[in-house]
Amino acid sequence: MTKRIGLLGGTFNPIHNGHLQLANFVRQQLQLDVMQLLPNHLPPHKEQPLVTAKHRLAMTEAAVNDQPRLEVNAIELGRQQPSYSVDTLRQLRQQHPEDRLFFTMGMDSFVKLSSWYQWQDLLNYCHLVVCQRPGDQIPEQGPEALLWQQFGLSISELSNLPIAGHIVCLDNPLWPISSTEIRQQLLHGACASQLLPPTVAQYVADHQLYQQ
Ligand SMILES: Nc1ncnc2c1ncn2[C@@H]1O[C@H](COP(=O)(O)OP(=O)(O)OP(=O)(O)O)[C@@H](O)[C@H]1O
Ligand SMILES: O=C(O)c1ccc[n+]([C@@H]2O[C@H](COP(=O)([O-])O)[C@@H](O)[C@H]2O)c1
Repeated sequence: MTKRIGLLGGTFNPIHNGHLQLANFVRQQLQLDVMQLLPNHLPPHKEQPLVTAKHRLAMTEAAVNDQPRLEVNAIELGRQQPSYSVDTLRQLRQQHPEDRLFFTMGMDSFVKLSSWYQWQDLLNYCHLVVCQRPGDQIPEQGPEALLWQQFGLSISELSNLPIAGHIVCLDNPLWPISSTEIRQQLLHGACASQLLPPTVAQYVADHQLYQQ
């Protein structure tokens, strides 16, 4: 029996309620067997996080502890080069030759997709699932617009999908939460407990993360 596997890559610095809402929304809408969260080791396009990959992995594990069908996959943590998604997807495709893979991202990521390493190969390995995020919309021109025009599907067309090759854009409610805002709050002495899963808020407090 083939599976429908969701993948959510992130820096998770720290993981927040927006990530969990995104993961669960996509899991339900696409009727996934599982949604795997993939913390990266060396984010390709971000300043390197001050908080180690080990802490970011532990927070991600703490966050999904009580979440059915959400799992952590630490596949990127063993690689010493930048955590390019195409490398991860190539590896996952080898492990799951017949399963449908759904690599999930917010619109802020999709609008910059053409800056990703070997971005034109991504759809050879997976489908892309794009969720709305405050501040960004499907581009009207440029490489991402062309990609969407060529490979975009509506949710009603999802029943008989191949294992890879399409883009689905979901009409999710907006979750106005970011790790940047949470780091700012923690730096200024707040506990950000409204924005973090309780286990993550506890981990942050126990390890005194983001206080400087
Ligand atoms: N609130 C949100 N709504 C929709 N998508 C989100 C949200 N938060 C994160 N994502 C998506 O989850 C993925 C991983 O996000 P990431 O770990 O970089 O969190 P972030 O909140 O964007 O971090 P930062 O503020 O440090 O840039 C990205 O594809 C991002 O677009
Ligand atoms: O492959 C790339 O070039 C690439 C460029 C930017 C981001 N990514 C991946 O996209 C996911 C979200 O990235 P970020 O920077 O928003 O945390 C995460 O898994 C990153 O490793 C991948």
